[in-house]
Amino acid sequence: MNRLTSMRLCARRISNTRPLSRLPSLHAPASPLTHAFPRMASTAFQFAEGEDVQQLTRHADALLQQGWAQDGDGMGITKTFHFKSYFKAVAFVNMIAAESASKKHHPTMTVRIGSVDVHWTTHRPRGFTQKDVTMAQHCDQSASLMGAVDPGQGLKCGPTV
Ligand SMILES: C[C@H](O)[C@H](O)[C@H]1CNC2=NC(N)=NC(=O)C2=N1
Repeated sequence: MNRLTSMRLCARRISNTRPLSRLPSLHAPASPLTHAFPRMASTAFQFAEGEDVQQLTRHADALLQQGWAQDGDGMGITKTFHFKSYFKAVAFVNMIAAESASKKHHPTMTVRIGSVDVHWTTHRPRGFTQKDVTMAQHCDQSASLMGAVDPGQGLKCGPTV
């Protein structure tokens, strides 16, 4: 086969190739899995019955901007606060405890040497409520009063390198 024939054959092969936009794989309907799980739970709050969803969504969005994160099942909200000392971490916990007692709404808290994990959810009615938002806002104010620091700046305890 001479060079010219070979080039013609090659050109014909290229022109016979379907354009990329017509390739079935690119136009196939989305996988059934995509439809089965259109949204993971983490993208939607599970508001408790009777809540003003529009107002609560606005407040929740503001909290997400402040470092709060939705919990795994969307029923609540969580944040870790960092402190330079264990004393400050415990003082922060006590400030939250006092407000919790007064408002009759209680968090789950995990205290470490220089940080506190806080989780808010409402047990009855079950779900995320304005009470959780109000208490989360109180946590932010208390943390600021206690001189909370950025995550990397908190006191840590562990093996030194
Ligand atoms: C009777 C009492 O006020 C209730 O059991 C309160 C106590 N603390 C609470 N705390 C939280 N996080 N959710 C509640 O639904 C709740 N209920």
